[in-house]
Amino acid sequence: MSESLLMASPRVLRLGTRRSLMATTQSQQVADRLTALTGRPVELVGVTTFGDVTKAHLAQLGGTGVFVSALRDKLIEGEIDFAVHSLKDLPTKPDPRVVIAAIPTRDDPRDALVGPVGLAGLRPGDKVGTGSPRRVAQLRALRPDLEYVAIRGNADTRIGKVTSGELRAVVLAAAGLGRLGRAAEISELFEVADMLPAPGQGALAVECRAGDEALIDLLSVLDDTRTRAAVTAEREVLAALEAGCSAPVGAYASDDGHILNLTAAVVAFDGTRSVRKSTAGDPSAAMELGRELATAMIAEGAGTLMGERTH
Ligand SMILES: NCc1[nH]cc(CCC(=O)O)c1CC(=O)O
Repeated sequence: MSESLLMASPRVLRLGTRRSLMATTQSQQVADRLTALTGRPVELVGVTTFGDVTKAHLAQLGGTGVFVSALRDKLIEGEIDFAVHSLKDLPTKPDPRVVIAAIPTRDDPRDALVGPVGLAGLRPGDKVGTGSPRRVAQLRALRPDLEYVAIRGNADTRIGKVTSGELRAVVLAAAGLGRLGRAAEISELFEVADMLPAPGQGALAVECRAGDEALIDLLSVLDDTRTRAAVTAEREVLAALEAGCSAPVGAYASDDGHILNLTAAVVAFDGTRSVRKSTAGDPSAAMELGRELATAMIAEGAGTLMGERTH
């Protein structure tokens, strides 16, 4: 091989991203970290997804997978080399064409209230915006006297409804607010004991083509073993419950390097009843822990609570 080939600078990796501020921010963070750790240059490639252009409510679209499929299509077409997704937006059903090469260390998994006061400071009848049945159900359990309003749109749009006075407060993921530089507007962080986050909330998934071994190997430097174990358990609960992203299912796991603790809940839409269970075990058995917990929840009526299920 000639000297010039050996010396040639490595090809710039193309990181496909949705065009939203949150997506480009988290993609840029991953790009910068990969370059810092490996020396490989990375360029962001903006991709418009159906979920970004449609005005329909997400729950009517059959899930947040709409954000994911356009990026996967670009991967398969070879237009991009890898993509960064919010893990909680990834369908639990694996896509054999791609692999999750890395799950970086998770940001704050908690849900957050944005408004003038914390939850206890809100007045009966105050309007609180959230698009998530999981959040509404758990909020109703904490404050049945508030009015919950379905909203969608990016964080800017949602927070704008508080600023304009249309809503008194909105509930969003703390991680997203942090990535947008808006953490200062949080008036309350919900402890996971009071409000179980969505499975995978606060974590990212770095995805590339299955079989792209050199890139899978390169991206693995971004992986955090404990985060991967925790979110694997959380997502397995969701998968085993056969629930989608719009189901009122919360799950949170933490792995201290020795023990994985997992709690999950299915909450009735009106917040009055729930099936909530916890388990703990070896982090290497994350998937089994999640599956067993889901089975135990189904035995206690989780399927009925979710609606039509009769397992
Ligand atoms: N479904 C939209 C979405 N996907 C990921 C996040 C936040 C960041 C994260 O959870 O990683 C959000 C916004 C929100 O729930 O407030």
